[in-house]
Amino acid sequence: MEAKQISASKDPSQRVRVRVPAKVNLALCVGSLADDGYHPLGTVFHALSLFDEVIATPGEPGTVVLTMSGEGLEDVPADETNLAVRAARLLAQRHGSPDLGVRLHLKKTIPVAGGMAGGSADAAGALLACAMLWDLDTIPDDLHELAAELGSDVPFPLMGGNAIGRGHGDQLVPLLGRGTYHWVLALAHEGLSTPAVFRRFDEMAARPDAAPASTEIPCAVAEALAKADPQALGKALRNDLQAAALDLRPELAQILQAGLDAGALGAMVSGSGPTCAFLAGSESAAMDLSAALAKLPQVRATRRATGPVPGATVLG
Ligand SMILES: C[C@@](CO)(OP(=O)(O)O)[C@H](O)COP(=O)(O)OP(=O)(O)OC[C@H]1O[C@@H](n2ccc(N)nc2=O)[C@H](O)[C@@H]1O
Ligand SMILES: Nc1ncnc2c1ncn2[C@@H]1O[C@H](COP(=O)(O)OP(=O)(O)O)[C@@H](O)[C@H]1O
Repeated sequence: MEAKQISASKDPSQRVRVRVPAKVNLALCVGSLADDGYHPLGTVFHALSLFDEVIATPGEPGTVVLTMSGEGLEDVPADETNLAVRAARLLAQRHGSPDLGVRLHLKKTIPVAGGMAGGSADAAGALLACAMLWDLDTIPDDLHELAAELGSDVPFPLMGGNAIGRGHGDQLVPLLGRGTYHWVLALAHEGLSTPAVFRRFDEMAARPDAAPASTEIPCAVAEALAKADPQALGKALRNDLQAAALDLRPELAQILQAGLDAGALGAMVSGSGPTCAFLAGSESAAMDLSAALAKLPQVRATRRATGPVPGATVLG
């Protein structure tokens, strides 16, 4: 696309605030490692009411200055490798001009390295916030394309709701569903690296007794969403990365079992982990479940959330 001439405002009172959701994968079906170094996926994304905020204000030309607040920041890079900074740079380069500048503030609530796509949410939020701040001529497809370049999980937080993801998880189709679901998240003391979990998945898939890897999404998840049936959804949850995450972190199995014993309709590791996600039958069941899980020594903290919620949204 031709670069547009932009004279972005330097008025620091001008600011754009974007709220971006976390995700869980209701189904995460993982194929065999492909030549591009990625695993093909068939997944059902579900956006949760656990949000990061991205606040963009005008910056000096050509600069992206990042500040952050929230928990877990010691594990988040504050330099040019931060996904939100990379997103702002990529957007300026492809759809703006090198003169554009921005100050980005991330208010982080989504657990870092927790399998809930917090960094991806920040990148998605930065794309939308900067496109608005710089008044760029971008359409949603442009942002989606840049999002997929930044990471497999970055396009979904732009869309939100429920969606089927194929390819690396970046080829999205919205999935119609009914009902609001109550979730409890059990956060771990330490994050897990996504590439490390995929590597362990490969090692386990190479064992002679391993089931063949497949990206076929079982119908049960879409059927449960169509019927707004939390019981059926709880039974249908599936995560092919779970065995690898449990192999790396055996204590997660105890957390999952404790949640089921405390009445969860379903339990799974979220994405590549280590956050454990539990489906509850109602808001009050979620409160009870959260209280029970919070007592476990393996659990750093719990969060309650509902889903599905909309994707990246400009506030006020
Ligand atoms: C597993 C999932 C499920 O939604 O989420 P998380 O648990 O990380 O949130 C995603 O596929 C994670 O997406 P994301 O965290 O954006 O990963 P990327 O930055 O694209 O990839 C990081 C690395 O993970 C591995 N990777 C990622 C995606 C994929 N389909 N196959 C892979 O093998 C590759 O080694 C890649 O270099
Ligand atoms: N804005 C960001 N927020 C969180 N992590 C980030 C960010 N930018 C880069 N990262 C890196 O991405 C890694 C994965 O973090 P995150 O997206 O929170 O988890 P996950 O990939 O498990 O869903 C972190 O360990 C961190 O090094």
